[in-house]
Amino acid sequence: MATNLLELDNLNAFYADSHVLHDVSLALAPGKVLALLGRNGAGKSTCISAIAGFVPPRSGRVLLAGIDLARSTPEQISRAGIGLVPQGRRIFGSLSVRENLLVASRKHTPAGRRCWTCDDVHAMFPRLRERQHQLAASLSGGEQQMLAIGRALMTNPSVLLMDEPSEGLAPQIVREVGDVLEQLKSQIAILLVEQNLGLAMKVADDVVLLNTGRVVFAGSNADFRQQQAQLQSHLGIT
Ligand SMILES: Nc1ncnc2c1ncn2[C@@H]1O[C@H](COP(=O)(O)OP(=O)(O)OP(=O)(O)O)[C@@H](O)[C@H]1O
Repeated sequence: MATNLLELDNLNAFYADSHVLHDVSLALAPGKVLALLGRNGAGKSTCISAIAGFVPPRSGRVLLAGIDLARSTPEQISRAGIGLVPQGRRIFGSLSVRENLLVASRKHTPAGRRCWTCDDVHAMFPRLRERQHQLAASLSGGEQQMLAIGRALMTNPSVLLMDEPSEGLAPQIVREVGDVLEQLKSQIAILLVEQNLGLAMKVADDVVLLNTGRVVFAGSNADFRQQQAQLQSHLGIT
């Protein structure tokens, strides 16, 4: 069995006194996509924020290749190899497409991690090459999503956290996002939060289902499909 690249070990996270993640554990192996599912408010985005260091966990471990990052800053976590594609894209609208990529670019990356250039991102997303001198704000929603993914890749991650990449996109663009995830997964491990169950199940190798901040299912894509009828009440998605 492949060694896990990212592991959450009994993670607990709070907003002030509000206990949102309860002993969340999960494991993501290299070259795999893990879909993190659950209804609105289940704690998926909090989980992503806890891994990325924006909501520091109060207890538990966030292990990247065996090193605990639970008490590291977002900058340290990014440099360690965890890239983030945030919910709502959060691209810099007043910068050009190319500038959005360059601000994320890393000069020094440890051996063993792929170093992404603008050309590499353009090869994956040819429309970003065509629009590289346009302001990012002028891109369509789908193009902005591609830019958000490209910007995260420019940090040379070994793990990509993606928070609802299909949100607000037309079905054709959602399919394109799915194709991109299929291409990326051979090179990188992906933790995917997704409300679009069709997309999640198309690309995911494994599934973790949260309900009120607790893991209620963890298993393979096939096991999830088999138990989906019983798990439906935890999903709240189509
Ligand atoms: N900044 C915050 N301050 C206080 N409570 C928050 C904050 N952000 C989220 N919460 C609460 O934490 C819980 C988990 O929210 P979270 O956004 O992680 O869920 P989610 O599964 O990502 O939901 P969605 O699919 O709607 O994005 C919810 O009860 C939410 O109201």
